Amino acid sequence: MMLEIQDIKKRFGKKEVLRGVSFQVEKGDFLAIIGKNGAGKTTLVNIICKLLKQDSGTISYSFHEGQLYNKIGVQTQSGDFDDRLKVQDMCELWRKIHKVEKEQVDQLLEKFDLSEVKKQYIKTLSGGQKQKLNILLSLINDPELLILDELTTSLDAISRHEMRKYLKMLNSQGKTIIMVSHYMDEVEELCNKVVLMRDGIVESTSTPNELVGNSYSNLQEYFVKSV
Ligand SMILES: Nc1ncnc2c1ncn2[C@@H]1O[C@H](COP(=O)(O)OP(=O)(O)OP(=O)(O)O)[C@@H](O)[C@H]1O
Repeated sequence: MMLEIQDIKKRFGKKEVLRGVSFQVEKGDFLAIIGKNGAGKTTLVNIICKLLKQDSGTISYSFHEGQLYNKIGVQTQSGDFDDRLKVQDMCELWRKIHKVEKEQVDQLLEKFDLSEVKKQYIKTLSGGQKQKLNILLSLINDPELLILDELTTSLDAISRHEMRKYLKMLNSQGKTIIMVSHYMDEVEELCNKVVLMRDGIVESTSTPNELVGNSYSNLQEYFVKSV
């Protein structure tokens, strides 16, 4: 097992945003976390990657917690970058932190069509380019577990298609992926497990096929009609 999440609770002021969330992630899973705006998805993934601390509950990782930043790659929704940095500065910083070869970073820059903008300040990139930089950085340490929060949201149709292919490939090579997504076609295409969140609890953990069942023609229809 890669992760075991047990009874996670989190409140912001009076609002209990996570009210006892539990599920497991197996090695090799491509798991989607879905749910309406405000259901608690981002709060949960931020807790999983320790950007945020839960009030109670536990998360057990398959590796020692001291190795967290070597084993996990994180692309978060905020993706705040220092405005004074250029793309290449950021890559260099990350490369040094994780002690990887320059060639590896150059390959990733090529892969994500960012080679041509590497001398630009990050603040001058488009939203989609920033997203690509985000995932590039999350992959630099070749993590076992990749956590993606609405990765494809700002991407154009071609980039989104490419990104899906790429994520599929990463998963087929053995990476475990947890992805928050609002694109149900993407979830249906990529994921073997879906955690459906509603008002801070896990309503169900199942496969996309199980959710669609006999009553709906696809996951999008299921989501619109029953979530
Ligand atoms: N730092 C914070 N302080 C106060 N409230 C917060 C904070 N972060 C999140 N919340 C609240 O917690 C709830 C859940 O937010 P969260 O971002 O986890 O939802 P989400 O499911 O990821 O939503 P979306 O699909 O819109 O990204 C929301 O009501 C939000 O306003």
